[in-house]
Amino acid sequence: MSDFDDINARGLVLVGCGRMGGAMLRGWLAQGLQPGAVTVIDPKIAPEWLDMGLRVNAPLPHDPAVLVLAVKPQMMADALGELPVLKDTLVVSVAAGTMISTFEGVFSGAAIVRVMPNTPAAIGKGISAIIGNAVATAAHLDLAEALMAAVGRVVRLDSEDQMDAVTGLSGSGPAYVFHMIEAMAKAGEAQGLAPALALELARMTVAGAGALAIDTDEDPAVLRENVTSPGGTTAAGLKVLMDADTGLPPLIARTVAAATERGRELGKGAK
Ligand SMILES: NC(=O)C1=CN([C@@H]2O[C@H](COP(=O)(O)OP(=O)(O)OC[C@H]3O[C@@H](n4cnc5c(N)ncnc54)[C@H](O)[C@@H]3O)[C@@H](O)[C@H]2O)C=CC1
Ligand SMILES: O=C(O)[C@@H]1CCC=N1
Repeated sequence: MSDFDDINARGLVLVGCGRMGGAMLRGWLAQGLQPGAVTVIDPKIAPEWLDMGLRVNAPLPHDPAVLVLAVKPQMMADALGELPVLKDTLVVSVAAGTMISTFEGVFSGAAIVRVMPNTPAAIGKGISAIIGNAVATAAHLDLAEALMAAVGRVVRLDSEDQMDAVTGLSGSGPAYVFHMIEAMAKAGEAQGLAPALALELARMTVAGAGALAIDTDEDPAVLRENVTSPGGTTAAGLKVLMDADTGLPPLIARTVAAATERGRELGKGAK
């Protein structure tokens, strides 16, 4: 990626290399980010990152191109307190809830881009939503978009207000889908299948359906109808799953609403 040229020259600082920070870093390294250009700050970094040529818990470069904040919102204040003043560095936060205004209070006058990625970024299949502060120029947003585009798709938001709902949908969403796999496998077991077989069938069904859903322009409703023979097995199953009162729609609505609300609480400083 050509945008990595500036980053490879000036450096990228990643604060927090856990599940999300690590997923993005894995994707960036696979896309041409030089390990030696990356300074990772994480007091509990996993051993797997130590022999990759990264600068781990080393002094920060004096003028890094990008500072990526990927610590828990509850740890953000501590992490921010340990950072020096940085000039001309684009600040990118992936933290749920934490508002742009929090970062503006620390990095006065800095361009700040808030991002909500998800962990499929580790294999280049993430989706990230981005929104910048008033200081962020088109070039800053392009840089943030390029960084996240290296690990998946990117959408731009109109307003920071949308970020909690994005978090509740696509940020947390992979967990919902993984649970769908777990639930389908359990359901297969309940119908007499061996656990390993049920898990393989459930995993590949979700993976295949997901791949089909993005490989075609067809609406998901049409793809669903393509599976559903009148009077057949799918129709019998969907009658349960699509029940307006007890089926998936109200359950998913409550799920996304709860996650969105938690994002709002985190934004107000809840622990
Ligand atoms: N895990 C996910 O699917 C997603 C997470 N996020 C956001 O990413 C952020 C990180 O979440 P996870 O990676 O899941 O958490 P995590 O707990 O896996 O990783 C956080 C990392 O930060 C490190 N850390 C703690 N205090 C630190 C400090 N003062 N300085 C430097 N590093 C410090 C920890 O040692 C840990 O490795 C959160 O703000 C979360 O909201 C956003 C989208 C998706
Ligand atoms: O659970 C969380 O708070 C983070 C944000 C989105 C996914 N994981």
